[in-house]
Amino acid sequence: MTPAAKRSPDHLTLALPKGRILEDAIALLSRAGLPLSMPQASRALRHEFEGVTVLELRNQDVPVYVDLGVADAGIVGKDVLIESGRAVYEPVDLRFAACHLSLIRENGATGPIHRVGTKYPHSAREYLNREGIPAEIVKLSGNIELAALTGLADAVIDLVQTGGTLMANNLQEIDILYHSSARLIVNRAALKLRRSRLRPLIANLRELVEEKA
Ligand SMILES: Nc1ncnc2c1ncn2[C@@H]1O[C@H](COP(=O)(O)OP(=O)(O)OP(=O)(O)O)[C@@H](O)[C@H]1O
Ligand SMILES: O=P(O)(O)OC[C@H]1O[C@H](OP(=O)(O)OP(=O)(O)O)[C@H](O)[C@@H]1O
Repeated sequence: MTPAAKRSPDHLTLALPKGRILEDAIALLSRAGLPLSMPQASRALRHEFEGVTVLELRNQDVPVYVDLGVADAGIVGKDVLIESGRAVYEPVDLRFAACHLSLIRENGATGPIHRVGTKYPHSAREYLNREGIPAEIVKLSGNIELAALTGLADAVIDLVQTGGTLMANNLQEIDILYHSSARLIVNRAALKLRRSRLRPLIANLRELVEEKA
């Protein structure tokens, strides 16, 4: 039996990432009718609400929990979803956490790109192959732009939103790989099993994001 099948069809388990997405995700899901509130600062990782359990995860783990059916649905950035390669159902673009994944170099850098630093090795590989750039990829975990500033890499592939980080560090955006925003993702088996909970949630979220557009 899959993990999803063991739980009551009336109960929803949601995978949400801690970090910048959590607060907006909880607010939007509440407006869509779920009885959620922001988890209190504590070491608890699983939060129980009426008919809903929230699992608080790292971004990269949200598609894994949803794809494997431990969570019925989740919210995650499109960037993380693409990078995960997980073929989960993605019914709603929630439109917040908008940013783009870009190729970035120091201002004025023109030499060949031999090495690229990034938190997104799969997206980077796909892009570099497509562009015919035979560069080595170095997987990093944070403050990616430092790799270009220190000479660890000739370029980095990282997220840009306001451009403030680029400005503050004398960097320029060379190319955009893709645009990203937060998405609702749903486990395909759960969509059937928990239709009565998930269908209204999807419809309400669609309505809310359309309202704002
Ligand atoms: N500057 C930004 N502006 C808007 N959205 C962003 C920005 N940076 C990241 N995002 C989006 O928000 C998501 C979560 O970002 P967050 O900064 O919380 O992750 P993180 O702390 O880097 O991830 P982790 O530590 O789990 O690897 C990203 O996957 C992306 O979709
Ligand atoms: O264009 P901006 O508005 O400056 O936003 C872009 C920055 O935001 C993200 O970093 P974050 O603050 O999440 O830190 P991280 O590098 O540790 O992920 C991203 O990695 C960029 O560095």
